[in-house]
Amino acid sequence: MTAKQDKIWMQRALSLAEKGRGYVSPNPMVGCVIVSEEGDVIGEGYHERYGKAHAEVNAMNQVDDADNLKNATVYVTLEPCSHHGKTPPCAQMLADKPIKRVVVAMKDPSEKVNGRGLELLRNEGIDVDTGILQKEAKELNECWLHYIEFNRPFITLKIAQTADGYIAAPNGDSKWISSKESREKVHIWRSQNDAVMVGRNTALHDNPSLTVRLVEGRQPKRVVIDGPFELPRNLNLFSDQFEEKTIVITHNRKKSKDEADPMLKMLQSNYFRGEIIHVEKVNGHSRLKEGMRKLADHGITSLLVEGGQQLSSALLKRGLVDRLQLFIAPKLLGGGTKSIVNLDINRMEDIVPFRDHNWQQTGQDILLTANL
Ligand SMILES: NC(=O)C1=CN([C@@H]2O[C@H](COP(=O)(O)OP(=O)(O)OC[C@H]3O[C@@H](n4cnc5c(N)ncnc54)[C@H](OP(=O)(O)O)[C@@H]3O)[C@@H](O)[C@H]2O)C=CC1
Ligand SMILES: Nc1c(N[C@@H]2O[C@H](COP(=O)(O)O)[C@@H](O)[C@H]2O)[nH]c(=O)[nH]c1=O
Ligand SMILES: [Zn+2]
Repeated sequence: MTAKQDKIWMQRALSLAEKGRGYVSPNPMVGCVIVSEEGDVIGEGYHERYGKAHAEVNAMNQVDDADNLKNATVYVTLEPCSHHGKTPPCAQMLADKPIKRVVVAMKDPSEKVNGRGLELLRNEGIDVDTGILQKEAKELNECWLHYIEFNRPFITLKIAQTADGYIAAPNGDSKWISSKESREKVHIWRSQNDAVMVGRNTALHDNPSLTVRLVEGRQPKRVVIDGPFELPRNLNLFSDQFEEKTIVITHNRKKSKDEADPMLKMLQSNYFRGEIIHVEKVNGHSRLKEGMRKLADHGITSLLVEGGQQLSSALLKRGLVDRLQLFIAPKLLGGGTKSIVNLDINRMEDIVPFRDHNWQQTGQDILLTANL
């Protein structure tokens, strides 16, 4: 197989892996293509759902003539696993077949694998090549890699502001600042992230649904930070069909304890069917870093934050934003709620730089995408 052919098959495996986006967390997306000695695809597959078969198994199950596996090459976007998790180890499964070579895009950095899958294959006499389309493979699983390394979700902050930097009018209304096309983009992001988050004032004022409606896609979890745990239960987040997908982050220890007790909970006539995460209170507000760590413990690897001003600013100030998606609409308000405040910057030396950024147009708006 030439280097060019290796890239072609690995690209195909990456495209397959992408199909699992939104459905495999907290696992990574993985794709696999098996090519016979003659150069024909004899099996392909991807990790489709969390807890279900890994990509290698799905690809192997497609091979209808086992003879074709002799001297075959297996392309897989992530190092095959070497541990007994929800499924048996894929590295061993591959090693037990008469294949010749395994081509891997990137090593699995998680503690339980971390090179052991590659080692197992090599010890079993299989040729192993790594690093083919590694950059692309890392980009594909950017959020998961971040979650593994930092034990918190990859956080994208989305803001829709006017040309003069406002996210709401003086009366608090903000529907709509950005155009339909921009809002559709946000719904795509919702479906791709494990969870969407808003602050308590936004929940109170906008009564958001945070659902995926403008496009087809799967519904993420919804997180609201409600320090005092006093938001009314008739808000959409607590009363619509996705109530069970709502997570409240609160510093109210007593209420979170009562709610977490299944007996006490059932006794209430209209108990909350979602989840509650308790964090410490700092300067009157929920401790954000702790909240993010606990979201990771709940298997949330990617989080889309949809404001408002205080939550966005507090996250930025604490270095808890990985990517900014800023829509700027060709409109003016001249007053109201500014998108970002109080970063405690007084001098140009302390300005927050972007690692990289690009601009594009969506509908009438421009969208600034920046990595922090
Ligand atoms: N155009 C747009 O893109 C959007 C506009 N909006 C608009 O924004 C307005 C609401 O925004 P805003 O009033 O700023 O409220 P937020 O919705 O941002 O609510 C404040 C949240 O910030 C949390 N927080 C955590 N740490 C801090 C801290 N150190 N300081 C302050 N707050 C902290 C609070 O937690 P705790 O509960 O623990 O105190 C609370 O949950 C509405 O008018 C809404 O329409 C909202 C979203 C998007
Ligand atoms: N105003 C505003 C946004 N506002 C965000 O969307 C939430 C409403 O979500 P939903 O109830 O699902 O439609 C709202 O509470 C706030 O977080 N988003 C945007 O893309 N553009 C906009 O102009
Ligand atoms: Zn596996």
